[in-house]
Amino acid sequence: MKITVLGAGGMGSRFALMLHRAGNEVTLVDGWQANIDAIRKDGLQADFNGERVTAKLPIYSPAEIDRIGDQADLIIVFTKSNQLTTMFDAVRPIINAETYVLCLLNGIGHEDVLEKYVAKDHLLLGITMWTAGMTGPGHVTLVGNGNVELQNFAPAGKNFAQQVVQVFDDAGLNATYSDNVKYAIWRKACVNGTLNSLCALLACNIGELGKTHGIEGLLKAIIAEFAAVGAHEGLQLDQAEIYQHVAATFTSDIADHYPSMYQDLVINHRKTEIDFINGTVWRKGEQYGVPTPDCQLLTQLIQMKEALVKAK
Ligand SMILES: NC(=O)C1=CN([C@@H]2O[C@H](COP(=O)(O)OP(=O)(O)OC[C@H]3O[C@@H](n4cnc5c(N)ncnc54)[C@H](OP(=O)(O)O)[C@@H]3O)[C@@H](O)[C@H]2O)C=CC1
Ligand SMILES: CC(C)(CO)C(=O)C(=O)O
Repeated sequence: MKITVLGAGGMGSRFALMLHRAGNEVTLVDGWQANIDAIRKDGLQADFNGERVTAKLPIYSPAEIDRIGDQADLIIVFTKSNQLTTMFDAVRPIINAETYVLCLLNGIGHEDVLEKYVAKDHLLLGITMWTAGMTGPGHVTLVGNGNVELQNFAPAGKNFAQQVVQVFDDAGLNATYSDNVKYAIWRKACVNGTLNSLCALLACNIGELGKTHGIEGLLKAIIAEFAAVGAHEGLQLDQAEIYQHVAATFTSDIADHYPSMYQDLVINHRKTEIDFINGTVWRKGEQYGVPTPDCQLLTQLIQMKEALVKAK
């Protein structure tokens, strides 16, 4: 399949590399000049489960978009949530009536932005539990296992969504077709609304968070807020199952992972995705008259820390 990946950060690089190794034709688009320069010079370099891997992939900045030749069958978006609009404004020329767009970003509500650029029946949504971290321009560390769940946003996209599942599966990405991607997105948001915000604030990895005193009660309280707000949007989140899903990460092969929000806030002093996770639940809770004190506090603490580190 001909695939363009928007955002050659940790996750974009993981998917690009695995899809390239499986024989797909992959092109990257990224806005970080040092990253572009490094990938053009030495290829995309990965520490891939302990093995040093290099992939020579074409990469363009959003300003160079008219240099990309044939249109892709599939565009996978892996920018940060707050970069979506800027990226899609820039890449409009490579989206035509045939192009499908798949969004696997963490966070709730990205379809509201994407619908402005892509027809509903060419939009695919999903989640991933794969992990990644950038160790420098053009260099990523990829360890552990993960999965992908995805679904077409409108019924007409189903055949293509199933083809993408097959292509991802062939690349070892462990993909499944979801019958209810909205549920999957909220379930994943519960993972990020607990692990990402807490690990970023406590400056620890997932395994270390799991060993902290009182963590079980706190996770359950946060998940209960997601469930109470989700209920106003027609979702019946299974809180016990979601708690087990989150707690299972504490002793899984992603236990050593520092969540992406930690990477943003603590390492890179970049703005986090809090507004799209706990912040969205707080905002929607106010709208529906549902109290969300934990999500509010976590959002405010992350925002305060962003200001203290002058996050950009
Ligand atoms: N990392 C993870 O383990 C996981 C992440 N996700 C989700 O995937 C999406 C993408 O996240 P992720 O791959 O972690 O994002 P990254 O921070 O690794 O990369 C995203 C973009 O940020 C910019 N960037 C990254 N690092 C720097 C830097 N040091 N200096 C300047 N610019 C930089 C680049 O674009 P630009 O220059 O245009 O800003 C890059 O394309 C997010 O929604 C995230 O929540 C989901 C599952 C796991
Ligand atoms: C891997 C995981 C689930 C950790 O919270 C994630 O989504 C992230 O790092 O953003």
